[in-house]
Amino acid sequence: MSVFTAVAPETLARWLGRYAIGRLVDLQGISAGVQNSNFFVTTTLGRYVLTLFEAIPRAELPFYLHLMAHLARHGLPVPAPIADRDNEYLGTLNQRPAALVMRLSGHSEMAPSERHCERVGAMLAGLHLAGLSYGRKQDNPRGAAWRTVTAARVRPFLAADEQALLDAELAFQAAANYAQLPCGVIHADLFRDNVLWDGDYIGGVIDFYFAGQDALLFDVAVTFNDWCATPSGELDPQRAEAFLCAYHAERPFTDAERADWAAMLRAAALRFWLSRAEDFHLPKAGEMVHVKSPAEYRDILRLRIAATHPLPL
Ligand SMILES: Nc1ncnc2c1ncn2[C@@H]1O[C@H](COP(=O)(O)OP(=O)(O)O)[C@@H](O)[C@H]1O
Ligand SMILES: N[C@@H](CCOP(=O)(O)O)C(=O)O
Repeated sequence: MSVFTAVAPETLARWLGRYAIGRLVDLQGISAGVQNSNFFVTTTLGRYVLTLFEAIPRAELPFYLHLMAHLARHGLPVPAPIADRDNEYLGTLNQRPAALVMRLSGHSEMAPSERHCERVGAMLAGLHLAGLSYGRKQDNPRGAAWRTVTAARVRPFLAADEQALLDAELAFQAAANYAQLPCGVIHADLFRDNVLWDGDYIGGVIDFYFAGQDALLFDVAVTFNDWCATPSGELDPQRAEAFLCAYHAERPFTDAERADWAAMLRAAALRFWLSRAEDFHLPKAGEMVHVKSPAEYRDILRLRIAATHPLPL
């Protein structure tokens, strides 16, 4: 359940007076997502999504909202944020930072085909190319520093074999040198539930609240580990090839990226093992969070250590 902070229709109806999007018709809490409180808002003029930010510091929010506006301006199916009558994207509702964005059409596809993976690969490359001209900079909030801190927090809750896996992987990642990789703005969480399909087309790419500056290859690895895996975490060779070739056709991989691919798949798997383990073992007080399985990403890490699928030449 992702409504941590309730919003009464009368309160929202008054708050919407700050905008030029008509009067409130309907308000529905959204029972998906793990971070923020989200609502579908229908007004006399359109359909929107209201987000109350529960944990992200206010000062970091303009980066995400302006990024969404930038990508939408570049023709990508990203929800454009709505400016209020003072021309601001970010407001305050019920003591929380709050923003409205356009509601996009479509539904998540949780059993993707080769064709879906091909489109997602091309879309991710499009996001990376459009992001190169985005002027604001903010680090990936789940980068190397976060990994070290989070690993120390969750380690005591792990079984002995998991601790050994974690220690070995942290040492492996600490020794890796990713300095030669092309960097830019990455989505960093482009999982199946963050892409909305409108028939065969991507109608929406949502949830930019883990975005930041990092190696583009990290984003490729995060997306690949989710979209190209079977339910047991192994790679599906057809979907893997379709995804990577479609990305490569838009933004060709460099030799440095080819050299670091296997290590980056492991870094991406480690990131989600850690965040899920933290949500599982150290849930934040008062939150009614839908916790995703840490074991799934622990196993994906083990599988990526054992085998991978090469980047196209
Ligand atoms: N702009 C949007 N258009 C349509 N649906 C959206 C939009 N933003 C969010 N949603 C819906 O809300 C759900 C939760 O959003 P998400 O951003 O994943 O939440 P959280 O930030 O809490 O992780 C999504 O799975 C999707 O169904
Ligand atoms: N995609 C992450 C969790 C982030 O949740 P989201 O609902 O904000 O996408 C995972 O699978 O662990």
